[in-house]
Amino acid sequence: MLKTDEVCHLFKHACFLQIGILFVEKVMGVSKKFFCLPENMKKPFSRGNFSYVNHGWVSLETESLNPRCPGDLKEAFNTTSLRNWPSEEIDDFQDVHVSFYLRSEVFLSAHKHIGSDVNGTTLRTLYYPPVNSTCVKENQLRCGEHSDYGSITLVFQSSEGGLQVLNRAGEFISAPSIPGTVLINIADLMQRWTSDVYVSAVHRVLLPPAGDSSTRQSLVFFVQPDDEAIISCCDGSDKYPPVKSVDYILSRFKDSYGKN
Ligand SMILES: O=C(O)CCC(=O)C(=O)O
Ligand SMILES: [Fe+2]
Repeated sequence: MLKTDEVCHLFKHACFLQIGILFVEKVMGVSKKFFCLPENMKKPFSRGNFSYVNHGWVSLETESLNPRCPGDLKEAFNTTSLRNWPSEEIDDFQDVHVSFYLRSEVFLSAHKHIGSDVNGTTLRTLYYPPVNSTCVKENQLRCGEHSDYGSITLVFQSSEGGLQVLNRAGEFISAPSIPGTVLINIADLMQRWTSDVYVSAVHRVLLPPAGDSSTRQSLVFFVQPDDEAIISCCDGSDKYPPVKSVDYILSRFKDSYGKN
């Protein structure tokens, strides 16, 4: 796990990421080819068909990031294990995803087991297809209001808008895509570990305006502590009871994927 002063250093010097915009576009391009395949070709790669629980394709409306709302109007492919791939369908799918994952070197050196089956760090590519506003359910969004589960999340977005973040005044504000930048969010285990010194970012992705048939893509890198790490408040307080990283993350998956 990173120490608090190392985290501060990362936030102050955000140049630590050696990921260029062209590389982000390349991963999104390859991903889009996968998402545009017919349903029956994607199904064998579904999340749940692999030995590692979070790896694989998530179909439309399967996950409710806000468990109180209908399923999100998005598709995703989670890369958690570096071993299971739809590589025969899409040339390069495996190579570009693995090399993107491995670029986030600072995290790789800070977490002993990233990239193995005992660390849930996940690269997620998301595709938001056009929305038919006449079919949208009550309270349904492209991505329901939530905070992420692990320590830090990096978000790369395509140019279409929709992502919003809740500020300290309790208002959602837009977090537009700014070319060449990455959005860094604090996630829930980091908030617990720092006893609320760092607060996790509540966020959501809105529906496009009615009649707007644009698609949207994002690439999200969720950094998770190693599965067996016990997350307890680093100031010695008991603000949050100690929790094993894997138990916490699995309980959150149960809520968000629980309807299926
Ligand atoms: O697509 C985005 O910009 C955000 C996706 C997200 O928040 C998530 O998958 O947890
Ligand atoms: Fe999120």
